[in-house]
Amino acid sequence: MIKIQAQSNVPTDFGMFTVFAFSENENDWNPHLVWVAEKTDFNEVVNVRFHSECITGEVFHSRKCECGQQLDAAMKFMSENGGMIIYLRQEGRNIGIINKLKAYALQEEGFDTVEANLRLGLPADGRNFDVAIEMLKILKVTEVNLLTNNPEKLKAFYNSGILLNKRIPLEIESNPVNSSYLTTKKDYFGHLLEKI
Ligand SMILES: Nc1nc2c(ncn2[C@@H]2O[C@H](COP(=O)(O)OP(=O)(O)OP(=O)(O)O)[C@@H](O)[C@H]2O)c(=O)[nH]1
Ligand SMILES: [Zn+2]
Repeated sequence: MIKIQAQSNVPTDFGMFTVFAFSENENDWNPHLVWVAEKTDFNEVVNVRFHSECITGEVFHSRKCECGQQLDAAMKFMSENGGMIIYLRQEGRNIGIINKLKAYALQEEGFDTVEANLRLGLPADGRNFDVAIEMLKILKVTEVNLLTNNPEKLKAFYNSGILLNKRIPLEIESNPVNSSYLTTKKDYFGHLLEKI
């Protein structure tokens, strides 16, 4: 059973957040994190972002994806409007950084983001969002607006016991490097992208 192992306030460039670390045991070095903005009112509909880890995009500013820009935009949105980011340790759509780099190497040979995973014998997307729903329940969130373009994240709320009020798009302008990656997300995964 997942539970809160620690919590603390952290001042950021986007204002003060309270951070909760969730895992089954306290020796887990990669717990899921929840970043709750100062303004958040748990009695209202809560703005929520489920964000899957991407060390290349978020820390090292890779241009292959838009994860870093989405995370920054989500932090800004939460600090202005209240809400929380559920930061899930699902690097590489849950195949891990080693496999993601192997997939990137295949992408250099011309395979797209889906084909590369499949060639490695891995699922195109190995995530599910049940753990994020569990974390919302532990935090006693009952109704959310979800910041995402991914219809699979919306599906996680069906029969979950948590109400989904609406989706809030989180679309970033493409760049020449990531435009084919975004096109694959739209065409293969059905992401709700308007700008490409
Ligand atoms: N396997 C693999 N994972 C990738 C690749 N590019 C980004 N990722 C991972 O994809 C995850 C983000 O998922 P996305 O499909 O980009 O977007 P999403 O989070 O499902 O959707 P949004 O909520 O709209 O952002 C992160 O864990 C990234 O590390 C890739 O080419 N291959
Ligand atoms: Zn990324």
